[in-house]
Amino acid sequence: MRVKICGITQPEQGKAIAQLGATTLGFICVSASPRYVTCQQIRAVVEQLPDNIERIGVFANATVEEIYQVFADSGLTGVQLHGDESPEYCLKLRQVLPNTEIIKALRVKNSQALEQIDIYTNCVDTLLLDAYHPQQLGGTGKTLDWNTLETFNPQIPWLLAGGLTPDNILNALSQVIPHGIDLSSGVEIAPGDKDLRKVARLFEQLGDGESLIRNS
Ligand SMILES: O=C(O)c1ccccc1N[C@@H]1O[C@H](COP(=O)(O)O)[C@@H](O)[C@H]1O
Repeated sequence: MRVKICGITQPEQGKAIAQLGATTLGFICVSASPRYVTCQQIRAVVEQLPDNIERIGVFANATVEEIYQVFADSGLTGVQLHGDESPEYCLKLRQVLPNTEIIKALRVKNSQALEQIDIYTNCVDTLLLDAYHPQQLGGTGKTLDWNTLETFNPQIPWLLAGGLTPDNILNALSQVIPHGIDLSSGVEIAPGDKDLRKVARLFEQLGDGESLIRNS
């Protein structure tokens, strides 16, 4: 199973989290976030990582040009769009950044929001479901109602996000079958400061729950 740990700000923490078993690290490129990192900070983390670790930049309502500039300067391998980006915008970004994974995050307010998801399946590589929050775009620690996702089965791979922690991950994965998971505040001491003990416990839990994780 793909395991993305998001909101990395420190090189030693990025390296340690990759060693603990993360397949993917995420970097918040949204300036209003307390987890925001510059291209220089992303590069400092990336330099510590083995090549097989995926490196995703998280953006929200940025211009294609802004994303291109960060991408060129930082060693990212993919982009996560966490704002209100349209399918047309995603297609334009795909033209500008070919051979780059594009993940569209959808902040799910209710079950009707899931119906909107089909319009993205031809425009991006991966979907990510996060919880809706009226004031914040992400990193909120709020969980989705996993019950409503039991039959969620889009045509492209998808990641479950939103308030996941080492304590609730097996419960979530007993109800939902994503291709991967994404955690941020659930493995932190404070925004942007990851708790390596919590990350280690997450991987212990995932190891213990292997038989539960049907899609690994
Ligand atoms: O983490 C942030 O500060 C952030 C800011 C703007 C957009 C997205 C952000 N984080 C993303 O939120 C989800 C869920 O986070 P959590 O586990 O509930 O804390 C995750 O995909 C982050 O990439």
